[in-house]
Amino acid sequence: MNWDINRILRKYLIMGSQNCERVPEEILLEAIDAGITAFQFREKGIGCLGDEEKLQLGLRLRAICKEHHVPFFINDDIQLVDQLDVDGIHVGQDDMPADKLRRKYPDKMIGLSVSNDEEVKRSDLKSVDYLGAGPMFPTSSKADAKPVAGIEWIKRLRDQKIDLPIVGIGGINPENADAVLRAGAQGVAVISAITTCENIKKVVKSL
Ligand SMILES: Cc1ncc(COP(=O)(O)OP(=O)(O)O)c(N)n1
Ligand SMILES: Cc1ncsc1CCOP(=O)(O)O
Ligand SMILES: [Mg+2]
Repeated sequence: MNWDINRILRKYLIMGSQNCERVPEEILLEAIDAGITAFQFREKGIGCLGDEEKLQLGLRLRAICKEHHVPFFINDDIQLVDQLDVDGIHVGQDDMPADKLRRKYPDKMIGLSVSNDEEVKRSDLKSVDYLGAGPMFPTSSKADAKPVAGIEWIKRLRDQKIDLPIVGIGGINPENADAVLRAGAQGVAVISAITTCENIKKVVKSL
């Protein structure tokens, strides 16, 4: 499948069972129905599932994405790339290096997190398809999040003539998403704005 990376970054839902107070499959289906453009399976942190249950949930979420033609990314867990037949992989600075990942998976979309100049300098940007830039705002969904970089970080990446597609992440909600897009991002990636809201349709529409 040939995905349009600029388009799929527009409304990017990230989720694992630890983010959900109800059945994750239901939340994903509602979010797809409301118009999310990509999904990342991120089963990580306090309360996350063990290996076998993670695989089983991943398979169910993957099947939903396939049925609805929504691209499916795996976060960190390279060993699940083949088992879940993912469309893409998102890695951070402490995960498998992007150049190694690109050699191993020439046909997968690859996203890389960057939070500051130093990380950009040491990253092999030509091996990746997009950047996850953040945290844009304070977040309670990631215990080891880097210091808030703010929307200035996206402007800074654009000023450095980095022309990779960028998705902003961290504390994004319907009230502040527009500022992230106006700073130069192609889209917004969210966890809690969708997984903890009362009306997924309303939130996704207004992102
Ligand atoms: C789209 C997107 N951007 C950034 C991240 C964060 O990745 P990372 O820094 O590796 O942190 P973890 O998510 O692994 O805790 C992301 N997952 N997705
Ligand atoms: C995974 C991740 N990486 C940087 S911030 C973050 C968490 C984003 O979650 P939320 O949208 O709930 O702030
Ligand atoms: Mg990671």
